[in-house]
Formats: sequence, structure tokens, C-alpha cells
Amino acid sequence: MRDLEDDPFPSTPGKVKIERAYAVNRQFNRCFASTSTTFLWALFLVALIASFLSFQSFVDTSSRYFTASWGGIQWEKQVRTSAQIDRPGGISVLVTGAAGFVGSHVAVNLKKRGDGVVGLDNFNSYYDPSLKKARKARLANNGIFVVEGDVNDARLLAKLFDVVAFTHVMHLAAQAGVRYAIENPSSYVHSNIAALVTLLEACKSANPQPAVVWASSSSVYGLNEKVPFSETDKTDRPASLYAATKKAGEEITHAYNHIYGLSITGLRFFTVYGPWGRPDMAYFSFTRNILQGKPITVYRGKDRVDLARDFTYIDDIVKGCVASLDTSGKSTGSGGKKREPAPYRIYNLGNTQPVTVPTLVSILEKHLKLKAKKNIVEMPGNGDVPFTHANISHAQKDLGYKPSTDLQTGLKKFVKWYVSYHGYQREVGRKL
Ligand SMILES: O=C(O)[C@H]1O[C@H](OP(=O)(O)OP(=O)(O)OC[C@H]2O[C@@H](n3ccc(=O)[nH]c3=O)[C@H](O)[C@@H]2O)[C@H](O)[C@@H](O)[C@H]1O
Repeated sequence: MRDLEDDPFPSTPGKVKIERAYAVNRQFNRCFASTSTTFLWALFLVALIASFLSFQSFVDTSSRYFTASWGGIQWEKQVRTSAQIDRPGGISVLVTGAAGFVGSHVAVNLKKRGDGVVGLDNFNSYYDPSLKKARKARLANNGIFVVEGDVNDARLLAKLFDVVAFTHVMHLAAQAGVRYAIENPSSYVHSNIAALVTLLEACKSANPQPAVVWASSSSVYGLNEKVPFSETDKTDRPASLYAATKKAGEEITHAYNHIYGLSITGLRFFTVYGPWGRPDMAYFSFTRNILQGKPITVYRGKDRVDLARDFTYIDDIVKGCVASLDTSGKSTGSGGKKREPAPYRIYNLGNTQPVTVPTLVSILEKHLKLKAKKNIVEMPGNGDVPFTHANISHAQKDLGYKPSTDLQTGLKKFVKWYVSYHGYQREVGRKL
């Protein structure tokens, strides 16, 4: 049976009117009731979304504020104190990559002779950041404050130059490692190109402009076969993306020298090793594996030729870095304009005594008093070059650079540090 409400034209007129009016009213009420409920729900939802969004932005803003690892009165005080110069004629140096291998050594050396030093490091996880934290602690013990931040952070750099009129920048922050570029190419662009440009922009705008000394690499010689490698040799055949970004760095710094009058010194480091070194490098990972009784992989070149490197001890490299800072000459620009030409220099910092990788292994075996389990494999085509050998005559003449530690002596010092840092009993090669 059909209901009145279902019938638009019922047969009883009076009833119709009343019933219909009633029905229409009921329909209207129901409709109104449902519309207003919907409206209220919608209103409620809008309010909910709005409050959620504003809460989100509050969280974003406040987390940005609260998690920022730099800024504030206390922070500025630490930066200023660390940058304080304690000797007549001293310099104030911003050391990027200060928690890194070379950076931490250079920073300590400068501080010890009375220069002002502020470190900057992003503590990335390319290798175990706990080693970087340990280096940071060592720097703190020497009165050096390391700012936690990325060189790509232009605001941070501007702030640092605002707080301290750095006379020099020692730029050692980089994505290191030749073979890792196959796995993570963009990290090389981020750290070796983008960050370099951000840093140079900050330096060019600073008043006074600092002189810049930075780490290039022996890898720029790429596929060159003429030995020893000289700064006047061509460097247009890189064998890895790492090498290509270092080569790009040399060109980029040249442009900033040319346009803005920044004093630039690029240092081509040759396979630097020593205490507090980088765990990704062969001498370091070989030591770890030999001590743990694990095999090591030794690469060999074409026709079974051993690979060779001009391994250079860290103390010699530090001397080269410090001499570069001391002889850098001044930047000549101000307000973004060059007044006159500024120095642009590039030096090899090597040892001039290449040693083969199997010889490196046998020296380690001797110092560790343990035999390595060797897997000898053909060098994979992932960016390695067969040999490196530095001609250091330019550095000798201009910087007084004279490396004095051979691989035997340097590795002995490294092994001594390694076993003590990692808690090994040297004699038996067992962990304590
Ligand atoms: O001078 C540089 O500009 C570069 O030096 C360093 O690169 P490299 O000279 O390649 O050092 P490193 O990795 O210690 O390999 C040494 C040798 O061991 C061989 N090697 C390596 C690993 C392995 O498992 N087996 C092996 O035989 C390997 O084939 C090679 O023959 C820095 O890492 C780099 O950041 C950059 O600064």
C-alpha cells in the first residue's frame, strides 16, 4: 500500500491540504534538519582541517626553530671565542669539514700555534659519524668549536661571516672517495660543486673577503700517463665523477678569482693517510679486516700490473695546508667587485715516492704482526686509476713543502693509533 507521503496527488482534497502541508512541512523539516546537520558537519570539518594545518605550520616553524643547531647568543659567543687569535700576526680561519680527517688535523695545528679557528661540518653518514664525533671532541679539547651545519646553507655562512671577520677559509668539506660515486653520484654534486659555489658566494660577499685554500685531488690527472704528475699537465681526462667534480672545482674557483678577486689556492692531495683517518680508504679497511681475520680485496691493473699510489702522510699534508694559508696573499674584492687581480694557485701535495698496493699490505702485516687473507682481483672499471705520482717542485719552491714521512713510518704511527682507538691488544691482534 502506498503511503500519503508517497502520493503527490491524493484523492481526499481536505485531507490532502492538511496532510500535504504536513507532509511538505515534514519533508522540509527533515530536509532542513539534514542540511543543517551537513552544514554543521562541514563547518566542523573545516575547523578541524584549519586547526590541523595551523598546528602543522606551528610544528614546522617551531621544530625548525628548536632543532636549528646554530644561532643564538650563546652560539655566537662560542663562535667568537673559538675564532679568537692568540698570537701576534695570527689569522682567523673557518675550517669546513673540520670533523673530517684532514680538517681536524689542520684545525688543531692552527689552534696550537695561536690562530683563531672555527669548524663547520655536517657530520654526514658516508662513514661512521661516531669517528667524526670523536674528532669533534678532540677539537673541543683544543678549544675549537665545530658548528654543525652544511656548507650549502647560505644563511649559516652569512651568519658566520657576520659574527667573525675570517681572514682565511680552509675548505676541506667534500664528498670523498673515488669508487663511491658509482653508488651515489648526486652526493658529489651536492658537496663538491653546489656547496663550493655557496661557499664562494659567501666569501665574495664578505667584507673583508677571506683568502680561500681548498682541497682538490690527485685524481684530476685521470688517465694521464706521463709521470710524475705536474700542475702544468693537462687535466681534461678524469676517470671518475669524483675527479670530474674536483676538476670542476678548480674551474669554478678560477671564475670567482677572476670576477671577484678572491685569493684561491687549490691543493691536489695524493692519497692522504694517517691517525684519525678515513675508514673507507684501503689502508684503513685493510687494517680492520686483517685484525678481524677477514679477507681483503687487492685490486690489480691490466696485465697483472700492481696498482701504485703516492701515499702521503697526514703531518706532511697539514704542513702544506698551513703553508698555503700563510702564503695565500689577500683577496682584492669588496662589495662584490674586484679591485685588482688576486692570486690563483694550484699545488700538488704528494710524497713523490709511489708504493704499490701489495707493498702497502705487507707493511701493514709487519706492523700488525698478522698475515692478510688476500683476494687478488682485476681492478673493476669504477673510476680507479693505475698509479699516481706527484711532482712537488712548485710546492717546494712556494710553500717550502718537504714531505718527510715514508710509508713505513707513517703506517707504523697509523697502526699505533688504530689499535689504541679501537681497543686492540697490538701484540695478539685481539680486541680487548
Ligand atoms: O688522491 C686522491 O685524490 C684520492 O685519494 C684517495 O683515493 P685512492 O687513491 O683511490 O685511495 P684508496 O681508496 O685508499 O685506494 C688506494 C689503492 O688501493 C686500492 N684498493 C682500494 C680498496 C680495496 O678494497 N682494494 C684495493 O686494492 C685502490 O684501487 C687504490 O689503488 C681518496 O680516497 C680520495 O678521496 C682522493 O682523495
